[in-house]
Amino acid sequence: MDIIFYHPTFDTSYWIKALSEAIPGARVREWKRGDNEHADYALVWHPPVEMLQGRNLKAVFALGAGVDSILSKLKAHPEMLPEHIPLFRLEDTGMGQQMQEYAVSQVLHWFRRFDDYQALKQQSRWEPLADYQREDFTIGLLGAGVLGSKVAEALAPWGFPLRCWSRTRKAYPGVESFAGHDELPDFLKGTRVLINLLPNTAETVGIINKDVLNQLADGSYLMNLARGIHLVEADLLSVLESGKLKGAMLDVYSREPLPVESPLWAHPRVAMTPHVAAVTRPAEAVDYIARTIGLLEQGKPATGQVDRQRGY
Ligand SMILES: NC(=O)C1=CN([C@@H]2O[C@H](COP(=O)(O)OP(=O)(O)OC[C@H]3O[C@@H](n4cnc5c(N)ncnc54)[C@H](O)[C@@H]3O)[C@@H](O)[C@H]2O)C=CC1
Ligand SMILES: O=C(O)C(=O)CO
Repeated sequence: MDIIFYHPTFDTSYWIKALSEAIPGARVREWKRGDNEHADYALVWHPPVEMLQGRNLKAVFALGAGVDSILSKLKAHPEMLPEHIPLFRLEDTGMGQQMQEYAVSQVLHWFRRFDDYQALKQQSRWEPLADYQREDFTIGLLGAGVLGSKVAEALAPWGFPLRCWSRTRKAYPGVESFAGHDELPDFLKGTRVLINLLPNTAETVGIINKDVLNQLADGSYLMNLARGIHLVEADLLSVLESGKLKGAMLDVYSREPLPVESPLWAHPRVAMTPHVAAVTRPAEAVDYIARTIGLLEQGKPATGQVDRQRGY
């Protein structure tokens, strides 16, 4: 079995060694321009068109959870990957735990008013504040798939009311489920912390806008862990200014790296990380890919296949 690998920044030699060890009989090679030799599987991130085009592959694996960039490339170059060749993405593979760490630590930071105490410290003010109550701290997850459900699972023991919004209804224990466009207003009403874990699709672009943010509880918070394109950054700034929104924690941006002139950098109530909420963990990813290739080789069903029409 021949496997080609392309990632613009990963340590390719690590991946080639780990994949060769994990998949018995596999010949794994780094794909380089001009390589038109036979391949059964391709493992990719931001692949050049010529890497995939015209190959009779059994499957392609995206080396991340979000497939928006490869799907938009496929839209522009449909010849790159015919519809009958399945595209898989990474499901969790260690990203769930990273999202849990990120979300739980930030929710607790806001709940214990560390943002307010930090602001008071800047003014050398000793001022105990009223506690927030759990029942007033409803957490709403936009997107309740692999990562959203892991975040809900990690927040559950902390006793906050939990709800999620997704395309189809979910039955996660202790999580109130809202589904579809019609139920979005009810989901937003009373949500104090909005955590975004939606995929980037035609339906979700710009979904976190003024209209949505203004439907949240007063003094609410936003955590954007999915994609920058979900959030209208100018709307975020105006809703922060109005006082409706108390703070935001952003991991992803409309442009990455975020340009130095962005007003987000200097905003005192916007905290930021540089798209690191959850990164691909090589060992877990290799394990998942090896297992999935094993299933495909046996003609068995495997999870993680992207629905190209749905867009995620
Ligand atoms: N910031 C970071 O470091 C990372 C960000 N991500 C982002 O997180 C996203 C989510 O990942 P997973 O949980 O693995 O995806 P998933 O496909 O398992 O879950 C997606 C969820 O969104 C819901 N959804 C999709 N379209 C919808 C719509 N139009 N209306 C309502 N709900 C809708 C689905 O029903 C599902 O619950 C990825 O697509 C990626 O963009 C992923 C990994 C790291
Ligand atoms: O896997 C993804 O989609 C990511 O955003 C990784 O950072």
